[in-house]
Amino acid sequence: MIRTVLRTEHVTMQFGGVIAVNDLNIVVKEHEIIALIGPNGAGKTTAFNDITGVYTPTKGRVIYTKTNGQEIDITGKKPSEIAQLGIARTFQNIRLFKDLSVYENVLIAKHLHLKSNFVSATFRLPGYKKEEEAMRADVERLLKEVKLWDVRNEKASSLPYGKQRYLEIVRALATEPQLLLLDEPAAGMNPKETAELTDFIRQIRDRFKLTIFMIEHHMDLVMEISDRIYVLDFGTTIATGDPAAIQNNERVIKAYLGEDEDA
Ligand SMILES: Nc1ncnc2c1ncn2[C@@H]1O[C@H](COP(=O)(O)OP(=O)(O)OP(=O)(O)O)[C@@H](O)[C@H]1O
Repeated sequence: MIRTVLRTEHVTMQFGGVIAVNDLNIVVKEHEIIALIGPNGAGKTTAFNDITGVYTPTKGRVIYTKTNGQEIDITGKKPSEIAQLGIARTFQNIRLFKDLSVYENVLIAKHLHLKSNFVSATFRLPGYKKEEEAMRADVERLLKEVKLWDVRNEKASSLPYGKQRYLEIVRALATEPQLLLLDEPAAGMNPKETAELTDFIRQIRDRFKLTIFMIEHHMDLVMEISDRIYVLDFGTTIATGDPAAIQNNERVIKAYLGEDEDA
């Protein structure tokens, strides 16, 4: 049986009078690519924040299964603890160190993840050097695999927009996650960049044996790549299914048409 990597059980998030997420029950299995879609304000980012510890859900639980099969209730754990367990995420807005190089951006992500201690870093204590060399070798390998090695010395801010978005994903990969959460990875991309990103997501899923859960508005990408899709509208799950089922679902069509009419 295919292992469940993440599940939410009745996750609900209320902000004052607004129920941003209402009784969310999502199952993400090993090696799947799952998409969470829905009109603006449907509750997608709030759901991600509930899963990654930014928020503690008002109700419900988030259960994660480690690679060794151990289930852990991660509800309300700190974001850093959740990252340590093997869940990495990217954000809607790019969060790179703009003035640092591509290489440094990835190395820092790795450093932070491994919690390298600043004292030993400063004084170059025994043990530190080896650790540092191993980290640098890992970063080199990773940058070569994702074809960013040639631009390793460029400032992050000098990269074309699409490449900056890749770099965000690569920073997440540097933490060697089992589960990767992508919050609108194609935001602001043109159709060509979006098509390239579609291939890239598939490649990294296979190459790094990842499970991927993403929020995305670009329907071409979602429909081409997803094994399953969850659709939220006003916090409530209005449909679940494979891309063909979702495309033909009347409630989904109505939710999106409603958005167009309002726009
Ligand atoms: N910190 C907060 N405090 C109060 N209300 C919030 C907060 N975060 C989100 N909300 C509300 O919860 C609802 C869901 O917002 P959320 O950002 O999760 O939607 P979304 O589906 O990610 O939208 P988008 O596609 O525009 O990013 C909205 O009504 C929003 O105003």
